[in-house]
Amino acid sequence: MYIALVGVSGYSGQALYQLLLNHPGVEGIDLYGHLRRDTEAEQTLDIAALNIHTKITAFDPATIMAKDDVIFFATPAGVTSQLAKPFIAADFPVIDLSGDYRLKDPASYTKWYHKPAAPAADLAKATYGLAEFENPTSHYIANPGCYATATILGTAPLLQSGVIDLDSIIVDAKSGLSGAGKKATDSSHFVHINENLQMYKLNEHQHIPEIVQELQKFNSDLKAIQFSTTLIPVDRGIMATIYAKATADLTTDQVQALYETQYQDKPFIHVSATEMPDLKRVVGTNNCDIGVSYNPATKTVVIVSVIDNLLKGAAGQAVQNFNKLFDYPETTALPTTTLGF
Ligand SMILES: NC(=O)C1=CN([C@@H]2O[C@H](COP(=O)(O)OP(=O)(O)OC[C@H]3O[C@@H](n4cnc5c(N)ncnc54)[C@H](OP(=O)(O)O)[C@@H]3O)[C@@H](O)[C@H]2O)C=CC1
Ligand SMILES: CC(=O)N[C@@H](CCC(=O)OP(=O)(O)O)C(=O)O
Repeated sequence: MYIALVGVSGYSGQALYQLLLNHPGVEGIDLYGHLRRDTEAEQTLDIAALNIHTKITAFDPATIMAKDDVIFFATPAGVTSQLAKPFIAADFPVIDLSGDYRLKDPASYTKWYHKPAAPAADLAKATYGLAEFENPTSHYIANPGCYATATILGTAPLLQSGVIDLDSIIVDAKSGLSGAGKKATDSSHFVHINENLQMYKLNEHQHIPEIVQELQKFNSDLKAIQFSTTLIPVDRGIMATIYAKATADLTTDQVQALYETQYQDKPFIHVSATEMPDLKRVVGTNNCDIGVSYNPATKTVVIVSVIDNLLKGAAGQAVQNFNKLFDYPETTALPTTTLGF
């Protein structure tokens, strides 16, 4: 298959390019982007550390639809919906890493992303691509957000089994800096990030409505969650620590059994009750490792869900969705082992 990729000069675009280069079903990858000089027809992208020295050509939907079989957008929210329109109109396969088509309600998108939303009719054509739970039902895959992936995978079994008080869910999520993309800001300055922790977007994070929308598929009575995000001084990795009150007495073994049953056929999900996962177990992989525990003294279930934000949280899950959309084995070209330290 021939792939079009927009956004290869960004963090998740680079991760995606590397995965696709090793995919046995991929015959060629055409890179498209916005060129910095209008007078040039193409630019060369040189990323020495990744041994990427290749051409980026100007984004042109007609060329892409004639030459390629599917397009991946690793472009910012607000940009993607502008670029994607002709592909949606033509029902051309799209895998979109941005948040532009995840929320079904345009008013909710505008409220949380502070940008104009895509038309509701286009939003309705997108399949939310949390690969462990959804099979593609359309040609437009809205790849989930990184925090949303860790949180939904960590919470869904509790909602499905009805063992927790729906009003009691608290998620304390932490992310490495690559989650914010490559653009430097005052808050991403080394002096600010190094040896520091910084909570941000408290009660205003754009993944809150995405998480609630998707968790309502497991229990439609869920109204809200308490969700907070903290920047931590690591390159990549997300840890979501989830707390919820049990409605009746439980044991850690019972909670573990819920998760093991839910994820028994899911190759990227690993459940443990004896050891809480840390970031280094998943960085460099498409895995989501989940630690489960129950505290009878406070009747609180504690779940720890960790992913690599650039892989399971972005490019890896995008390839997982590509595999599902085009009937390759789900694990094709996706790493499952860490560097091991
Ligand atoms: N980083 C992460 O962990 C995750 C990111 N995402 C989402 O994936 C998308 C990409 O994120 P990330 O890689 O972090 O972002 P980066 O900021 O690192 O990269 C953005 C990319 O988009 C390109 N771009 C920007 N504007 C345009 C445009 N108008 N036309 C064409 N290309 C454009 C940039 O090109 P140029 O270099 O030329 O400016 C760059 O290649 C975002 O929507 C993000 O929310 C989702 C989950 C996790
Ligand atoms: C560390 C950091 O800043 N992370 C970003 C996640 C970006 C992202 O994944 O954005 P969408 O999923 O909404 O496209 C943030 O919290 O906004």
